[in-house]
Amino acid sequence: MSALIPRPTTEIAPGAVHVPQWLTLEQQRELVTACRGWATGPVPIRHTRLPRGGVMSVQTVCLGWHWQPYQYTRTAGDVNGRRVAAFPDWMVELGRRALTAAYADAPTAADCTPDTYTPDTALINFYDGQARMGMHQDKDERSSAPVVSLSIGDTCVFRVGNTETRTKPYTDIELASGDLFVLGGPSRYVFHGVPKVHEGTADPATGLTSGRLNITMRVTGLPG
Ligand SMILES: O=C(O)CCC(=O)C(=O)O
Ligand SMILES: [Fe+2]
Repeated sequence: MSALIPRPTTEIAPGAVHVPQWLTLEQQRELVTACRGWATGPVPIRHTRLPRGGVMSVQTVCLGWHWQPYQYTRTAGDVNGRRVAAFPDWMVELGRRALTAAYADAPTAADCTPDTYTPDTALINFYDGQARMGMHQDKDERSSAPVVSLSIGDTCVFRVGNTETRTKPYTDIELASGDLFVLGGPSRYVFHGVPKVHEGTADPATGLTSGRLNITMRVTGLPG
């Protein structure tokens, strides 16, 4: 996806907003560096185990709270038992700026205003060229505050569906490096997924020479 052709902010569905090229290259580089650090520990990045015995094709490391289907805990009982890294204050600020950007031109009831949005967990997903994410709802949180998603590296196909079924109707868009996507308001619980990563489309200047990094910030709604 050429960075020379600007893509406009688009509300894909009420509360589901795509802000292309929201992160600067410098911010993407800083996030890649931070994520590399978190990937090594205290809880190393791994393929999340699924209840039926399989593993997810993406690799995930969490901040603030550790996610596994279908719960958030402070410690990673399915990895090494250690407490996950703290959710940094600067990421709360980034989340607030993201909501301001996403909802500025498309005000939608999003169950929260940008200046009070306080995400307390992030799932950092790494996709190699073969990784995918099936259609799912983000519903392990006890809060309906928006989910803020940042993408770095390879471009992917992001499928935004409906709240009723994991099948059609859905809209496929491309998420490229630096793009922001927010799922909030009436779209907070839509099924969504990543059916394809376009391998080799990343700009190595982000520091990520292959694959795709996605960071989703969420409000767990769990007590401190
Ligand atoms: O990789 C993405 O863009 C989406 C990730 C996602 O849906 C999730 O982590 O729940
Ligand atoms: Fe999700």
